[in-house]
Amino acid sequence: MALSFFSPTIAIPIHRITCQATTTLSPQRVSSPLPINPNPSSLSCALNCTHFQSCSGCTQEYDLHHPVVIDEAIGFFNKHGVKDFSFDSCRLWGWRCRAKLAVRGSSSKPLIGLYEEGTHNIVDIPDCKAHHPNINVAVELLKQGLFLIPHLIFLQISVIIYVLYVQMAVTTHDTSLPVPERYKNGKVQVSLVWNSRSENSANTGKLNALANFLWANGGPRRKVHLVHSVWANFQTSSNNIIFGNRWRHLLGERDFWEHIGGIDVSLAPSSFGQANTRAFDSLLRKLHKYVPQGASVVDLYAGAGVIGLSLVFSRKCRSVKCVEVNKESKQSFEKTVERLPTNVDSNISWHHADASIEPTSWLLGSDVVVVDPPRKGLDPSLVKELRHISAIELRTNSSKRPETVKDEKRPWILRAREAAIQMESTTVHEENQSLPQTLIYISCGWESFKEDCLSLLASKEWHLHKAHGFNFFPGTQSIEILAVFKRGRGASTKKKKSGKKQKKPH
Ligand SMILES: C[S@@+](CC[C@H](N)C(=O)[O-])C[C@H]1O[C@@H](n2cnc3c(N)ncnc32)[C@H](O)[C@@H]1O
Repeated sequence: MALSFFSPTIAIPIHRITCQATTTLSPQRVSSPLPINPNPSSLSCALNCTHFQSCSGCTQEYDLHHPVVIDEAIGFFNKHGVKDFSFDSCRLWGWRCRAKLAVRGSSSKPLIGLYEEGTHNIVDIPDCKAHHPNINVAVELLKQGLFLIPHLIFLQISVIIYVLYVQMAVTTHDTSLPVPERYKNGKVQVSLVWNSRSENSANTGKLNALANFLWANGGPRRKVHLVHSVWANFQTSSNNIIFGNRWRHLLGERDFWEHIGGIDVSLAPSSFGQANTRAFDSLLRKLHKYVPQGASVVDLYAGAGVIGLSLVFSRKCRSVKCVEVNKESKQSFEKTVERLPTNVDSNISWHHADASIEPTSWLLGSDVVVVDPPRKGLDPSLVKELRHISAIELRTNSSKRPETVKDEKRPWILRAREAAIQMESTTVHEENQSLPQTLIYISCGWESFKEDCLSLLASKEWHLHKAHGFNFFPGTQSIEILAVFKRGRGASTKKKKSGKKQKKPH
């Protein structure tokens, strides 16, 4: 690879999306997965990536618009009463707006990419087709910086290594540009994971030199402004956890804004952010339709509260409660709230808490519960409560206002209250002690979703009302599911039951 010293080429490739479509699939239209001899239509939706097979990121080379798992999903939902499952194939290339990459190799030959499956070898992926094109340009720029400032990465095991990982996140929300220009001109927030305790460590000079290089060659003074900001994360642990607890903003804009689900959203580098910004926006717009106007919503596994706050705006929710275990997301939530339109009149709160501990305390008082758990699925204690929701409802209705509200002593509830952010509505609403009638499940883990879904259906407390798939990760085995459950057994189960009853007199 050619490395120039002071004037890196920052060309921004423009990708034409030729295979973007929203399709409604029926079981009759199931097509065969992964063709051995791909036909022309498969080729038009092919990955065409030079890193395929050596890189562990993508596993499907053809038919990116049709992930293999979709066929199974259609059959699954059809069997459980959803005949109109839809699948949005979304953007097929250049979709990844957030990437965490390992940095290894040597200063003269840096490698920035993913681990080879089952090893600690890094595969360099300069031409990744999944990345937003500007992530690849920023990776190239970083390599030039590493080349210029020696000993930042290791040559041999014995040499100290400073840069461990890099997170590249793209914001595509630049209001100074016309809307069609914004995506391809996305700017990159670069977070360097630095192998030292803090910014006071001895090697800070090198960190600053690298940050200054990125800013001087990718910042606002360049013809193409590529770098949004540079951050440092300090991580000295040698386990596989990428980020340490300490973050420092070094250069550029501190706040990172994106426009998702109809609102401006702030996302700090330490907070969870969806990798596929555009697909997430499509999912949210679909999700909004399943929430009644003025509803009370609890958003569990909420991150920075993007789902809940977008509902505050689009569905004029009476109240939205967000519950999240990562305290780093709190600040982003607060900033997003500050930018909500001034006419929003809702009780809004964010709680630093573990949704698996006493989940009923979060469900109480909401019409709709939204869950968006990590890949491993819902916590067993939450599934258990959802499976017994009628019994809990009976108990709640028969008892008066619980004493615990007055005299709370449970330490985890007190901690969650202390760390909470609360914005009160100007309208006084009667206290609501109801439990949700609608459960909206967003899943990035198909296997865990099936398990949770079957468990909920088996309880007869919930039935599947609608389901949609989104191509959040083209080229992989994963899809994102938006499933809407309603309380009770549902029309299809009831029909079968009434059919049996009619036969009884014979
Ligand atoms: C898939 S992310 C979804 C975040 C958010 N809904 C969004 O779309 O930006 C899952 C989130 O759940 C959080 N989480 C994981 N386990 C949790 C738990 N037991 N209680 C609360 N939050 C949890 C993670 O920190 C992460 O932010």
